[in-house]
Amino acid sequence: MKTIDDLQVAGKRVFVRADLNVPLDGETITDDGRIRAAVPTIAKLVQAGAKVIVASHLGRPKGEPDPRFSLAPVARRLGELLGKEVAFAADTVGDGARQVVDGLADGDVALLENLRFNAGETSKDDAERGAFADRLAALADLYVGDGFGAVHRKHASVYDLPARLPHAAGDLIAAELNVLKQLTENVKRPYAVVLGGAKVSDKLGVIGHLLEKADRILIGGGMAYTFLKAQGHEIGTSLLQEDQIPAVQEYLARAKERGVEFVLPVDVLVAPEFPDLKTKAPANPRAVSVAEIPADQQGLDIGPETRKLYASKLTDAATVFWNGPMGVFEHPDFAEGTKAVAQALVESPAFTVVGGGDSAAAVRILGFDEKAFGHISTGGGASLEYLEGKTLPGLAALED
Ligand SMILES: Nc1ncnc2c1ncn2[C@@H]1O[C@H](COP(=O)(O)OP(=O)(O)O)[C@@H](O)[C@H]1O
Ligand SMILES: O=C(OP(=O)(O)O)[C@H](O)COP(=O)(O)O
Repeated sequence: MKTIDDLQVAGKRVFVRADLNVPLDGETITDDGRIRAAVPTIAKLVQAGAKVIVASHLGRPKGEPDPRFSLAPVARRLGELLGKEVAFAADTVGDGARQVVDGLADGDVALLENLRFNAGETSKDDAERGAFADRLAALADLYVGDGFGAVHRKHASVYDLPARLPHAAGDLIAAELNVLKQLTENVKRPYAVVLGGAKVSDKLGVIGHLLEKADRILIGGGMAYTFLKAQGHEIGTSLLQEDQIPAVQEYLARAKERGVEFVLPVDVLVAPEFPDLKTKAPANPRAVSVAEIPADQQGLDIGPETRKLYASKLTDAATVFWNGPMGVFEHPDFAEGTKAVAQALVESPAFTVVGGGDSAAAVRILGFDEKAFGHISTGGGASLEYLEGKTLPGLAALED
């Protein structure tokens, strides 16, 4: 894989595919970690006299413009962090983008609007994705892939565009791979993996692989309820991936056979409704045993007994990989589970890696010092699929 140093970038239009998918509360960025992580590569290109065109997705809009997912607030924050103006293009490949790119002088930076405002970005149809990649390619001379959090996506800007332009990996991707490699070679045992979050269908699949690698798997967050249901518990209105129940039962059986310790919640915090993350109005949660989840309530965090159990399972591990918050940490009533896991990692002598946009944001928002962890990765799904040994489209596309 080439790096930026292998490219002649001075005077060239360089397209940087970053992952600036940050959590927003309206137009307020609640955690700018992914923007900060993108800065070194962009600053290096500025320094080298490139015309830098940054592009990213944000959230999951439906292939058309949606102001709730605009990258405009991100352009402002990126400008502050770089200490220079970032021209914001109000579209991705249209007149707005072309005008902004044409106006760039050497060392200038532009940010395009959300790539996912175009259906071609995420299309499963190769021709549709390719046509969008052709339009992106027309904007630039060179391509730098640096959006580690999105390298597991076979999307136009991640996979098809680098095939159309001379390309290299940015510094963030290089740094992420450097650390994650340590979890694929000679991992120190006991090796514990903690999985939670809400992207359940995306992430359940990696458990099959983790059963071959990890000594202990702890499940929390929205992921836990499909397991509890598979064990015969009623889960009320909690997040459920019904079609995955047979797969989950197979994982539980295989874990037993292989002697992998599978740890599931023994109690959870429930409430009648998903909490209001804007007003943060009290949600009046109740701690119940997993055998007693009421039919009209949903599980939104692990309970106090589970917090203690999970902490005890993490403190004597030698390596821990964690992706996915234990609860809806954005609301203070459901943040304690995520806090307890973060605290256990901070206190553990283990080599600890936290991965994922929301997991990394949670650690910082809840007030933990980033330096207390071995590594905080910008990618959740991406790091999980990397650890799984899968070929990641966005990395394969950067190979020579
Ligand atoms: N029990 C739950 N029910 C619904 N959502 C949950 C639950 N637990 C955690 N979440 C949500 O999961 C989201 C993060 O999930 P995900 O995107 O998979 O993590 P990451 O970005 O770290 O990879 C958070 O916004 C959090 O509110
Ligand atoms: O937030 C992301 O992934 P993550 O939640 O697994 O860390 C990436 O920006 C990818 O976003 P996507 O899962 O909508 O493709």
